[in-house]
Amino acid sequence: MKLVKSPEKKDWPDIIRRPVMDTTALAEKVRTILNDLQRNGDAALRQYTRQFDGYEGTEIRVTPAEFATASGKLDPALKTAIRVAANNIRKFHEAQQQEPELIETMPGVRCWRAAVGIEKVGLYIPGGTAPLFSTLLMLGIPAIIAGCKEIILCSPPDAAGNLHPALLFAANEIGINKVFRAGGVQAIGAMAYGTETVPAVYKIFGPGNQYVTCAKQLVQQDGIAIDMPAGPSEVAVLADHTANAGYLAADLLSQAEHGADSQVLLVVTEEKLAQQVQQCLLNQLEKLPRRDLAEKALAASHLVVMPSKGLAMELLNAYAPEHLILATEDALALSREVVNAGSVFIGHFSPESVGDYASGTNHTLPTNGFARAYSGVSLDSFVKKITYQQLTSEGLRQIAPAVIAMARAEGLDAHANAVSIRLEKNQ
Ligand SMILES: NC(=O)c1ccc[n+]([C@@H]2O[C@H](COP(=O)([O-])OP(=O)(O)OC[C@H]3O[C@@H](n4cnc5c(N)ncnc54)[C@H](O)[C@@H]3O)[C@@H](O)[C@H]2O)c1
Ligand SMILES: N[C@H](CO)Cc1c[nH]c[nH+]1
Ligand SMILES: [Zn+2]
Repeated sequence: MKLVKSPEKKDWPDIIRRPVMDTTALAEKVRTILNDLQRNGDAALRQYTRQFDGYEGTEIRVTPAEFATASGKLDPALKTAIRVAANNIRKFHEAQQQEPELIETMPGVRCWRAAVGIEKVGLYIPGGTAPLFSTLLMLGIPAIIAGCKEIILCSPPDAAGNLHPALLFAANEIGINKVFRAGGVQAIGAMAYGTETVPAVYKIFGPGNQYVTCAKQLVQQDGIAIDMPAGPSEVAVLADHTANAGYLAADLLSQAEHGADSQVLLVVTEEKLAQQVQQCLLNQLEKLPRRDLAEKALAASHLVVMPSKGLAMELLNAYAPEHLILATEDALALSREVVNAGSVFIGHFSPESVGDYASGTNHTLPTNGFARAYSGVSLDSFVKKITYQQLTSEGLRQIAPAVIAMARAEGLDAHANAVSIRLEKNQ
């Protein structure tokens, strides 16, 4: 990590910049694959799955037999863990349900708003370098609670065409059976435009690498909704003299190991702590199977020594991290100063990994600074809020002067007539 001491504000943009690919070249490549998918459907899907995932077979949809054998391939402890996580995620998202509230804005003018599940949704579950079956719980459970009628799921297969048994087990546990062997841009294209095998959906969810994120952004131009740009993982940590250097290093590595394009940021108020964390990083890295990826991510990351917590919070809000850990003695109070972050982890016993898997909050979160304006996935992401109104004849009589006056002033007489014609009949 690059150590920076008391940076001036003019140097902050360098600290908070994410390591992104050349977006013009990326978008061109992604658009070519999407166009091919749109034109050639399953044939293109099979060709790119062969090219990028090494699967030579032709079977796109996962079969009932594959679901049936998945459970037997898993350690019982992992099945219990998946059920614990699913329960917590279900509880947290069920609590987001709201009963429609009826408001009488004027006597006889009743308005309300109700949530209706999006009919067709597509979930992308990353699987390039790690089979993220936890993401399936994070997306599938709120989709089911929301009442989405058609829920389909894509994830890249291994070279033998297999999806991880934990992914199939988790899908089966929560009741999703339309699962397709498709990854990357080709999966997003298949769900956006539909193929002979993969049905088209109205909204696509899920994190992924830069190809996936770019594809999601491009299909939006064709009218397909997306949850948000949830790209390479990131975590920012603020630590003071009460923090434990070993815990901090572990937290940083937990996100750095996602991929070479992940990024972490540590902001400390004590220089001594910065040195201790660097030593802990070296020690812990040695034992990590994904050391190479983590080292690359750390090389593009910063460790900043700040003279005050106030300035540290200003820098962190400017960074707008996907995850923010507050490892300070006054963490709860500081959390109230957070204005830009996807999800916040408060105190020394709230590692970011608990949110990734099992605390109940959603781990599909905005990256790359999008937390300035976007929220993470929630139950709301899977519903549309439809507004309703019902007027009595008395209600219409009450509201008529306002509507007629405004319509005439806008020069829209037909609008005014739609009200006045009813008043005439009622008199
Ligand atoms: N923000 C979030 O909420 C969140 C949550 C979980 C994971 N993530 C991120 O998701 C990402 C998962 O990435 P991944 O790569 O492991 O899996 P992935 O499933 O996102 O991507 C794998 C696919 O990428 C495509 N691909 C790979 N190289 C390509 C190339 N050169 N050209 C075109 N396509 C190519 C292939 O089609 C492959 O199937 C990580 O960056 C992780 O940090 C983010
Ligand atoms: N940290 C990722 C979100 O950025 C989610 C995840 C899944 N598995 C492990 N972590
Ligand atoms: Zn993670």
